[in-house]
Amino acid sequence: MEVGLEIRGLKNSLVGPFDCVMGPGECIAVTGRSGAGKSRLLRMIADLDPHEGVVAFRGYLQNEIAAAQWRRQVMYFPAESGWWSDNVGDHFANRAEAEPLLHAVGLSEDMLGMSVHRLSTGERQRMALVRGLLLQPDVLLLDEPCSALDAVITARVEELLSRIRKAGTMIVLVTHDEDQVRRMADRRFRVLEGGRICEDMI
Ligand SMILES: Nc1ncnc2c1ncn2[C@@H]1O[C@H](COP(=O)(O)OP(=O)(O)OP(=O)(O)O)[C@@H](O)[C@H]1O
Repeated sequence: MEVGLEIRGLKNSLVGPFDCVMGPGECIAVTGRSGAGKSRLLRMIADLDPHEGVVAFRGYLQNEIAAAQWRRQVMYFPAESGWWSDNVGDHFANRAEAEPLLHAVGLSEDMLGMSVHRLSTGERQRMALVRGLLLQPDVLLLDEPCSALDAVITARVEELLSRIRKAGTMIVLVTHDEDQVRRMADRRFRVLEGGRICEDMI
């Protein structure tokens, strides 16, 4: 298998160690009870939290790549994204490029003219996903990306993610939705009590 993302002995005081090798286009799900450490795990992979262990992307170690570049290639999508301007459109360098992705997840380009605070939770969630996808990361670290979405919109988001995977993009998906694990994931890891992580059946 061609190696895309390689994770060896990744841990902090709360969670791990985690070992996983992902190939292009692969999607792994990470599940576990609330507070188990799933978000912490994604943040370590993105180099946003201190950690021990090795993470490499296409053979390049995390610490050989500038943090900003790493985070752009291996991008963390938090459950609730930050916004640095009140206007939605200010977060998009190229609005024309955004339109097809907005439509794909059931949003309208008119929303780019709105205040962030006018968007619903689910609209903000999808807007943040589109904002990140436009930067074309190679690995998506998705933290409950559909938690605020209904079944129809969830299906559209999953369809978009499947298309992106076909181009080789890898996904680490944190979710509480067992059906989504079955629809999306090639493999599943569970974060257990005490932060131990084990691979389990889908
Ligand atoms: N900066 C931090 N320093 C220390 N502990 C933290 C920090 N942030 C979160 N925690 C704790 O780490 C534990 C794991 O948090 P995390 O957000 O990773 O859980 P989670 O599995 O993603 O939960 P959920 O499913 O509810 O989102 C929690 O007990 C949380 O209180």
